[in-house]
Amino acid sequence: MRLRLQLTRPPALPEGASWQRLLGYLRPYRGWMAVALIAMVIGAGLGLVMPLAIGQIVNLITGDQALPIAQIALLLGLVAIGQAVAGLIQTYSLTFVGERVVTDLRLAAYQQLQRLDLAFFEQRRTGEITSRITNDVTLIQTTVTTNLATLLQGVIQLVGAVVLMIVVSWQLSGLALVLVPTLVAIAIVFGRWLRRISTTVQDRLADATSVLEETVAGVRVVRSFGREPYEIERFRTAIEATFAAAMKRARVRALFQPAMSLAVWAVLIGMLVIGGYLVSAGLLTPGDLVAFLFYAGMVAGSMGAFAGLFGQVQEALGAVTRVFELLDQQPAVADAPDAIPLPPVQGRVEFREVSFAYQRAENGQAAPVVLRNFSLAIEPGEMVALVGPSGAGKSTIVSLIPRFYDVQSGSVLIDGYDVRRVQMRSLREQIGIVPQETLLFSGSIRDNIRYGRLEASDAEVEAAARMANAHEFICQLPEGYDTPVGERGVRLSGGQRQRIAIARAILKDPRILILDEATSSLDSESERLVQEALERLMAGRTSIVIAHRLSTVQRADRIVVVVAGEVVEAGTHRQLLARGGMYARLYELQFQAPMLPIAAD
Ligand SMILES: Nc1ncnc2c1ncn2[C@@H]1O[C@H](COP(=O)(O)OP(=O)(O)OP(=O)(O)O)[C@@H](O)[C@H]1O
Repeated sequence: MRLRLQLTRPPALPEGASWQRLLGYLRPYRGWMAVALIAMVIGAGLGLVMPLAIGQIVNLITGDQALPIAQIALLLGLVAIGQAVAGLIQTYSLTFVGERVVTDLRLAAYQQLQRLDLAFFEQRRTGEITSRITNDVTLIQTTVTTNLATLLQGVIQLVGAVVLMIVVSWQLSGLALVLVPTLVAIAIVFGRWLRRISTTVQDRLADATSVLEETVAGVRVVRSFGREPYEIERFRTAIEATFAAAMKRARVRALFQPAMSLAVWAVLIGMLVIGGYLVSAGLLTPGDLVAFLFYAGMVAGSMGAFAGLFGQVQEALGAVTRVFELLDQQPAVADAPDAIPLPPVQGRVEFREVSFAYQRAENGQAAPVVLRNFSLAIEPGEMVALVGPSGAGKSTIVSLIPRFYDVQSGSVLIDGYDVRRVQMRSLREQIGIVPQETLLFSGSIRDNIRYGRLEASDAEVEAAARMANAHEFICQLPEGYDTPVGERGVRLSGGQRQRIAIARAILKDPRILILDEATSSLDSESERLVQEALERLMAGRTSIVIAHRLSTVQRADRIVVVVAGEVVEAGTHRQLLARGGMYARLYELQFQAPMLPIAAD
């Protein structure tokens, strides 16, 4: 939790800068803002007339000096209608501006996410990233609309009410202007205290939520270890802590409300007593006293609203900072200004003296080196199998080809072009990746295969599915190619998902293929279908396979044995066995029975 708080509340940007940038988002809608502001000023001004009119009615009843009733009624009616119309215009135009700003900010943040490099995502929790685009942006919306409106209306009301109070009765005003701010000050102190406790409640709830999220996402792990009671205990501890914090808040609240209402009554009684005296002395009409009390209420109301606003604006400031921090994040891997498009390649892949280490999340410093002076050249059309113990760096090696990360020294070359010198889009278009676990997006099977090439026709999608040995099982699904998959759709088996991934890659038709073989064995029929599909996919392309199966290494043109980020041996299956080195040992340990994974994960 502490770590997360640190990540979500980075050192604040200079406040002025954030607000100014936020105003930049309002600029396109300044016409609407002007309409809202005018409506707001009119509404608040009309609100100030109300107590005067009510005072006149009281005077009418008590027989004191008053306007004729018809005039009062007309005045009240006009004020009410005016307020209603102003309120309508204000609400509509402010909501429009608020929703527009939120939409623009969310889109900008999402576009930014698509620009950022993989390391950014690895260093943050999914919930934290989505929360910036959802919750934080909503907080900003409240500020630019509701809070801004409350503030402006409050200022108009406060100033207007104070002026009118003095006009109505300067003697009472003197008293009220001492008592009312005292009351508000007490409320502010209590409010701060409450807010601090509320933050604790939120933090405790966030702890409980993270237990919940983890165990929902990892439900299989929980079940397989039989850790349900353990997890329930973990959740109980967190949720009981939330309860304790909430009860503390309840106690403060329970104290706050009666205390405040006592204080309000005391002030009111005080003003009534003195006001009553002034009325009986003939210095004030009863209607003026009533109007005065209304104005005093308005002053207290707007001061109280400011106090509430302060907390909300603080909160929104945090949100603004977090959203702009996301928008300002520079991708560590980006196109060089003079990057050229990579022309269609033959498919020669070369690692030249590559050294690489992942960046650490906390401080941006480099973690231990994963690859040291790693050199390897793969010829066009060659199939290379990477083998080696777990953690040797195989996945890292292949992730440097599409430039998911940048090397610290040395270079990765495709047909002699350094990957850092070409446009990433043109590079990645020519590389196909079939991962161990394929993610299917929500949509139909057809959409999912078409992810490989968005403009492919239905016939091309189907042809790719046939080559990937997927056509048959797709036809057996309830709606064939239109069957929904992904989170809410049908569940596909591991082998079926792999074949969808292969179909995607076939459709993409890249020169260079990266395959991360699944470690879990499929049943032999499924295995045969996947192998056959892979062979069709690999034919004529440069393929780099993180190999876990004997059949793959036997078929490879070259096996490269990687240990601790270095090539220790390379050759064909026969050559390496004959050498009796590292590969022969690995083979003996893990490879004797066909279809066993070579590197345990
Ligand atoms: N995204 C990452 N961030 C930080 N360190 C990483 C990351 N991915 C891998 N590593 C570290 O880099 C080293 C090499 O990992 P890599 O995944 O490349 O090995 P591998 O040979 O593919 O292993 P396996 O066969 O188990 O998948 C490991 O020490 C691992 O902890």
